[in-house]
Amino acid sequence: MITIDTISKKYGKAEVLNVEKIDIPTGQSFGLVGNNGAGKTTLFNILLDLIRPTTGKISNHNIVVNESEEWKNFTGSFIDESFLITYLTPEEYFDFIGDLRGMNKADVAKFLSKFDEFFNGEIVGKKKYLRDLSKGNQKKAGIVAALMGNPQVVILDEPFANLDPTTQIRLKKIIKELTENREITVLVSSHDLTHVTEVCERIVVLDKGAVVKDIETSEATLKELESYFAL
Ligand SMILES: Nc1ncnc2c1ncn2[C@@H]1O[C@H](COP(=O)(O)OP(=O)(O)OP(=O)(O)O)[C@@H](O)[C@H]1O
Repeated sequence: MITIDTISKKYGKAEVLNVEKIDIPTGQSFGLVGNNGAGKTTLFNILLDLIRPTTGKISNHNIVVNESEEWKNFTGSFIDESFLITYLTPEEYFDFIGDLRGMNKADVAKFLSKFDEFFNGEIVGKKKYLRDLSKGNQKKAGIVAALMGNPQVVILDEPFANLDPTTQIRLKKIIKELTENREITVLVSSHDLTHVTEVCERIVVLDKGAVVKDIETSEATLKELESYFAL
């Protein structure tokens, strides 16, 4: 369970986030949508203790994220390319993250083999540094690294952005497989309403930092969101 409790974030006088309460049960696939600047990345950054909230606290499996690092052992995330070590090749990076996650090189190789289709021959074995990969291919590497070591919580900020259509479809499959046994909690933000409604059982809409909708996904959700954002 992830508990977001009276979280707010101010920069100077500008309040960019103000969320009263969101409980995300273990195993839920949770989608966060909202226009540019709505506060999605800010919320994920607070959840990952990358920025401190002005008020409130977030707990991840009963661990207050800015009081202990324990949650890092079971949480995988990819927010942006700053998560990559760009002077490494993808193979070196995966070995490094794998090592942090208690995986040896053979474990890492076995794990990566499941992503051959997702990588589409563009990530491993190319003798390129991460910094020389395209934006989309960097994202693929970051997403896969976030899944290493069987995380119980996975947080992905705009994972579909910059990916080609084939890879977006493959990523949806990966996310659905992750969540099908309802043990892994997956949080995804997206501007793509079709993808997010397809992979998430719950959608929260942020507007100017506040929750304006909290929807259990149904067949009507995509239309509801489209009409909301069309206004
Ligand atoms: N370091 C900062 N200083 C001042 N304002 C900031 C800072 N970081 C973020 N903001 C502001 O906080 C607000 C929320 O930004 P955030 O990146 O969380 O939005 P978002 O919903 O992820 O947007 P997008 O869809 O464009 O990625 C924006 O108005 C942004 O300008």
